[in-house]
Amino acid sequence: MTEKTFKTLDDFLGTHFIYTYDNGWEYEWYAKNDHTVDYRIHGGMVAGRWVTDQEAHIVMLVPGIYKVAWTEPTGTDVALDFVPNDKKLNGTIFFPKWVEDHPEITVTYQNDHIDLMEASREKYDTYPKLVVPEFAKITYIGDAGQNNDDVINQAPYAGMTDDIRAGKFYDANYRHPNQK
Ligand SMILES: C=Cc1ccc(O)cc1
Repeated sequence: MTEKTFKTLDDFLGTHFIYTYDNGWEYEWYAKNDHTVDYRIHGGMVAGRWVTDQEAHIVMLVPGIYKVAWTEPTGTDVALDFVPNDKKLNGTIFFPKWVEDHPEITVTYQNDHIDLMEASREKYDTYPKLVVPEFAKITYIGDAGQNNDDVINQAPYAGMTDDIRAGKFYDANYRHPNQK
């Protein structure tokens, strides 16, 4: 776990986080570059889902406080406010009704199933949306560097976040053999 202090946007880009929302949902998220994010979901309604190269809007609001927002092929919208120096964030997820009704469709490596996500968002209901606004506690901060495809490169497994926190997952160069 890096103990760096976040001041600039550059301090945030390339950073890898694990956090647990107050509702118990555990997420892993990586600021890949100034317009791209990767993530893995370890606990909660869609545990097991993972995504790479999602386009996102990433800005610094004031020194050390960052806002990230994106819309997904599923129709899910996400807004995250990171306060990494206080090891916390606030996230709001806006799920279309179909994801609440059929979460299992989204529990996969989404990049291989974009067509299914887009077909499902047309086939099933959008409304009423499920809004999930939660604070989260950051349990891990790693300096992965930007555009590191090894950070999120395999499906989540039980115990993965413990392995990462214990320093057992990545090598000294923040690399991990692809096990997809
Ligand atoms: C739906 C994706 C998503 C990714 C990270 C996060 O903190 C919340 C939602």
